[in-house]
Amino acid sequence: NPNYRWYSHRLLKGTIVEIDKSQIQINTLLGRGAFGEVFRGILLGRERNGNNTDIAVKRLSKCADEQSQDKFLLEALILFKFQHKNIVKCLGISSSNGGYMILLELMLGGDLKTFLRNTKDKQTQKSTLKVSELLRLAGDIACGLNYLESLHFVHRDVAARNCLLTNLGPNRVAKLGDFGLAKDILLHDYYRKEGTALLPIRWMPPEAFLEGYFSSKSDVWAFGVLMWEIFTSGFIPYPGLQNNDVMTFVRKGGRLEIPAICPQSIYDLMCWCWQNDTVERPSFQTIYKFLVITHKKFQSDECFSNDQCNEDRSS
Ligand SMILES: CN1CCN(c2ccc(C(=O)Nc3n[nH]c4c3C=[N+](C(=O)[C@H](O)c3ccccc3)C4)cc2)CC1
Repeated sequence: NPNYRWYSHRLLKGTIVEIDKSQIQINTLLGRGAFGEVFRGILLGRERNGNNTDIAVKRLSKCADEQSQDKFLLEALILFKFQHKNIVKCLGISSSNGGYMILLELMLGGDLKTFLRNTKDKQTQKSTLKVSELLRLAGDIACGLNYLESLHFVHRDVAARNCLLTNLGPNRVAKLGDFGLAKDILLHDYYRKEGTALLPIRWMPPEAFLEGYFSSKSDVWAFGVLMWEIFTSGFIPYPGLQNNDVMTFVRKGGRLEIPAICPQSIYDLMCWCWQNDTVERPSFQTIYKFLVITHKKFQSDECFSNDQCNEDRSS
C-alpha cells in the first residue's frame, strides 16, 4: 500500500548511508534466494592506501514486485539500525540502474542449517562437532535475540536457515542474518495457511499459528526449535509429519523429542521454551545466561577430559 512505500523510501533517505556504486566491486555469487542474489564483493577504500573492505552485496532480482522492493529496503533499514556482534551488519545501500543493492557484513561460513547438515557424520547420523561447540552456536544466537528482545523487536522467523557463520573454522561466530522475506526461502520449511503469507509453522507456537499472535515469547519458542535443529545437525522439525499434522500435534501438547547427543539439561531448556502459556516461557536473558553457564561446564569437562587423555598419553 502507498504509505508503506512512502514510509520505507522516505525513512530510507534520512537514516541509511548511501554508497556510490563506483566504490563497489562485485565478484563471485555466494547464494541465490527467492527474491534476489548475494554476491561476494569489495568496498574500495576511500584513502589512497586502499584499505578495502570485504562485503556481501545483496541484490533484488529485476522481476521482484514493488512490495518486495519495499520489504527489501525495510530490511536494510532494520539491519542498519541494529548494532550487535550477533547480528549481521548492514554497511549501507547503493542504487544501480533502478534497483537497490544492500551492502552487508561478509559471512564466509554460509547459513547455519547447511553447516549443521555438512558437519554430520553420514554413518552415525551424529554431529562431528563437540557439544561445547554446539552450545556456543546456540549462545551466539541467544545473545543476538536477547538484544532484539531488549529493543522489543520481534523477529518472527528465528530458524537455523536464517543464521549465518563468520567462517567454517573452530572460531566461527553465528549471527542472525535475515530479517526480511528477501531470503533463500526453502519452500518445504514454510507453509501457506489459507490466505496468509508463507508461514514457518514448524517454528511457531500455537498462539502464532492459531491466532497470528507474534511476540518475543514466540521468538523464544522458535529458538527452542533452533536449539533442536543444532543438536540434530539440521533435521526438519517433526520429521514425518505433514504441516497440518504438526499444528494438530503441537496443539494437543505434542513436542519434539530429545536429540540423541543432547544433554538432558539442554532438552529441559527446549521444553521450557515450548510451554503453551507464553508467560511460562523463559526470556532470552534467562536463556542466554543458562547457555553461557552450560557451555562453560561442557568446555571445562571436554578440556579436562582432553588433559586427562593427554596425561594418559604422556605418562
Ligand atoms: C561449503 N561452502 C561454504 C561457504 N558457502 C557460503 C554460502 C553463502 C554465503 C553467504 O551468503 N554469505 C553472506 N554473507 N553476508 C550475507 C550472506 C548472506 N546474506 C543474506 O542476507 C542472505 O539473504 C541470507 C541470510 C541468512 C541466511 C542465508 C542467506 C548476507 C557464504 C558462504 C557455500 C558452501
